[in-house]
Amino acid sequence: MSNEAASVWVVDDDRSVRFVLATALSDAGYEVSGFDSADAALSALGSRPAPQLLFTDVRMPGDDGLVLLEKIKQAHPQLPVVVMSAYTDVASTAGAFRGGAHEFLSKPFDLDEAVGLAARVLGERAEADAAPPEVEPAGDVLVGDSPAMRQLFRAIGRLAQAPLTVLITGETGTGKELVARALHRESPRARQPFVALNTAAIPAELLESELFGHEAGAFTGAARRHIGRFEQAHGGTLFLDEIGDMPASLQTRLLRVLAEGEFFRVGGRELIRVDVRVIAATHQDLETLVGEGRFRADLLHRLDVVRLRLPPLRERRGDVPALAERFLHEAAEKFAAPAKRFSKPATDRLLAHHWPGNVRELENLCWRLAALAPADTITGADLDGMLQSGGPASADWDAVLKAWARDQLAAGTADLHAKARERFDHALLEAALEHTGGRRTEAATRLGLGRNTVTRKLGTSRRPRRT
Ligand SMILES: Nc1ncnc2c1ncn2[C@@H]1O[C@H](COP(=O)(O)OP(=O)(O)OP(=O)(O)O)[C@@H](O)[C@H]1O
Repeated sequence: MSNEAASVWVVDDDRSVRFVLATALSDAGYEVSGFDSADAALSALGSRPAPQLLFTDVRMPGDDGLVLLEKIKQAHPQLPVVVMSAYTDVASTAGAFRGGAHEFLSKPFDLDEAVGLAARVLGERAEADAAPPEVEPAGDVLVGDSPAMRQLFRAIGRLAQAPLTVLITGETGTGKELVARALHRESPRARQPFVALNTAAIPAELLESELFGHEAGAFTGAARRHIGRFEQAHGGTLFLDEIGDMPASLQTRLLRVLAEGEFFRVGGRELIRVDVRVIAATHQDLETLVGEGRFRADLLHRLDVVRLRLPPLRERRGDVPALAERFLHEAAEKFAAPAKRFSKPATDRLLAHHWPGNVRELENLCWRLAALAPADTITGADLDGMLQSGGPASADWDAVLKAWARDQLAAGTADLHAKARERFDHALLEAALEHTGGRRTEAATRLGLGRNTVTRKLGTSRRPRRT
């Protein structure tokens, strides 16, 4: 098609993948050759000019794609290699990047995405002289197969290589700390310390010395020298959680330390130099805090070199079953018992839930169920009263109600409407009484009910939780 069609090789033992990818790429104007094994591609490399781009699968009989990548990088360090795999966990992605992959394409992929990627890589060729990255092996596993999480894993794999400051945003419990740990574990700093500090959890007056340390006698109660988190993290990574809660005076100090890489301990005269990669996290909207004058704009810019957004769990509900299964397995291991499983109706309820507490809420729920659910299969009824609601979450209560109704219908429950009403009244009353500190008259007023009605309902709503 074009005068000087770039040559692209596709290595995959799966004929159909090879065929569709090769067809899409040649339709896009590239000259494509397909190979069914690493060996076949390597021997072709010995006898033909190298291509401008190579796609390879990971799992193949004989040498796998990562071995192929390694061999190619020795002989043709400049040849960009796109690694394709259905294994999109952090370890595999980072493994590919560590081996020098130019890009990671998770399978199944969209053909347009693959062709777009080829165009981008070939377009970038001239500038693509970046040094091959090196990192340490992975540890913690981040579960997730949703598009948002796959994208995040790729970003982690890529970002881990560079000592850039990263700002991780996301609601509470979405896994921000886990991501920070993954960035550290996949980085060349992996053997150095990972030090975490939750800014919100430490009283403001202690925070400075917690961060930067203090000398003996620096203030009342400072009997001995204390080495701060910055120094503890020397050579490694410092994770500053809830950065939005940092007091103004410390923001100024932190900004200076980030700019200069050196500081004094509180009450100290010795200038301390540190090499620390800072990863900050927040569940707050820092731009809003800046607008309100509660967060320094210049500090935000310094922290926000790269931003990773962790989507709330309700935006990646497809990840719920795998996460739940993982947590039930962990709990089972801990309790030395067989892992429990969710019934279909229970899974449906989990899928319908709004997850205001995100992954942490799911994790806690699974541990409670592992301990409390009576049988190996967790039923929809086992979840009664266990799924917390709150905030905008309550908008989803009708989905939960529907799932409950389906369960009950499937279980052959009679008089469903009455039972649902009873639970409905009960929930409203409980919330109102909680809200008013147990004052019935006020609770009744708030609900728009008469006091007698409330008393009556209280009588009927004291019932066992299971219907
Ligand atoms: N993708 C995931 N795979 C497996 N476990 C996860 C995942 N995301 C979160 N978790 C688990 O959920 C819990 C909460 O995660 P984490 O502490 O990282 O959240 P966070 O966003 O830092 O929360 P906070 O803002 O409240 O500090 C942890 O126990 C973590 O191990």
